[in-house]
Amino acid sequence: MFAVLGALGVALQLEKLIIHNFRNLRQVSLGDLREFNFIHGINGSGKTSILEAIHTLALTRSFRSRKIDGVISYGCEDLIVRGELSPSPTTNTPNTIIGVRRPKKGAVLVKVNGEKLLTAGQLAGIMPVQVINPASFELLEGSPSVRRQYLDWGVFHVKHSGFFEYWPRYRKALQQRNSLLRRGNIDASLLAPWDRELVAMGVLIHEARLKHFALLSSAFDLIYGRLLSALDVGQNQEGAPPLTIAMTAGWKDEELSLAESLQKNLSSDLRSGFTKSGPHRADIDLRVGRNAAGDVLSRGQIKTVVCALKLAQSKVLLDQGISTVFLIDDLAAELDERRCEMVFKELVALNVQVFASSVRRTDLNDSWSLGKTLKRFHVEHGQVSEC
Ligand SMILES: Nc1ncnc2c1ncn2[C@@H]1O[C@H](COP(=O)(O)OP(=O)(O)OP(=O)(O)O)[C@@H](O)[C@H]1O
Repeated sequence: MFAVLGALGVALQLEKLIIHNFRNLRQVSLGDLREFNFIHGINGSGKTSILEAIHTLALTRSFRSRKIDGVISYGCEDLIVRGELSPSPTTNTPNTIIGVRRPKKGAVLVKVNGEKLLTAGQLAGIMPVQVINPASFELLEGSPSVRRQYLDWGVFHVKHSGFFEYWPRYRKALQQRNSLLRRGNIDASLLAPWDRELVAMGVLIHEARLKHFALLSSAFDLIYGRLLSALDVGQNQEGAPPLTIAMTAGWKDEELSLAESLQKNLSSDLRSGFTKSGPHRADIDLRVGRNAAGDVLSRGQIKTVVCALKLAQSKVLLDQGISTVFLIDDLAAELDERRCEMVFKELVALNVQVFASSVRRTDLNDSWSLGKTLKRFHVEHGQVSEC
């Protein structure tokens, strides 16, 4: 039941957060959290760690580090994050209590309403989180895998897309096919069953992505258009070609089916020892005219595109009744005040819960919460106080 709460369209909001031994946050308890939660403090005080702890509550891991050793407070053996999620007041659903314990050695322990989850993956649907931080530039500048991950985040959270089941089967078929390819001189009949599975699952994955991408790109166009139109003419750079967004399948799908592509590329796959076509090679192509957007846009402009992409995902989910929690780390470091204000205007419209950090209190303006409930926190040497 609990694993699909988010997907049932219940607007969840994190109400309480308790953190133990998370970087410099030895023992922190935050209650009565609001729709907008602004956190400020000097460098190294522990702001990002709070956002990382919320991410860990949602997905059992930090967005900054995959290795848990460095995240657990120095000299401690484990970290614990507990959170209480309340549904929107219009529903009668009781609160959901999540607990995540990550020891230095051994397996992660996740409990939802006191019940132990068998796999950490079961947690993923409960509290969808989007992160906007300095590493978000990777969405435009990084490898295709970053954009595939971004796209699949949305596909995964959309109800009944079946995506959850297709991927493990696809991955297994791909691994088997690649290990046969690496053997070199093999009988093509050995590949046939794996090709069949790869095609069957690959087509389903591609279709689910296409469906989601159609919604995502329309939401992106609207949000990005609004962000741009709010900026002055000079910043809009009249005469510059418009930004375009397109999804590529991972093979030449306008010319060939996936089965035909695998067939056609067999000798080249055999030479390289891996499968070069399929949804595992899909990408999102963002261009300004003929140029890759990351090559021509400024840092601030890239960050604006990134914000629009993340906001668009939440808009698509919101239309399906699924709410998102936004973790925003130091937006003001890259965006000017007007752009920050416009991003927050979009967040208000999306009905999401926001945790945003900044070095100076004045970097996050009270007026940006626009009628949403707001609470402010100050962090100093890992101690958090309301202010
Ligand atoms: N495993 C750990 N145990 C204890 N302290 C740690 C650990 N890992 C990092 N720290 C420290 O925790 C502090 C909090 O880091 P955090 O990234 O949250 O700061 P921040 O307030 O976001 O800073 P900035 O404004 O520079 O981004 C830092 O002083 C860091 O050195």
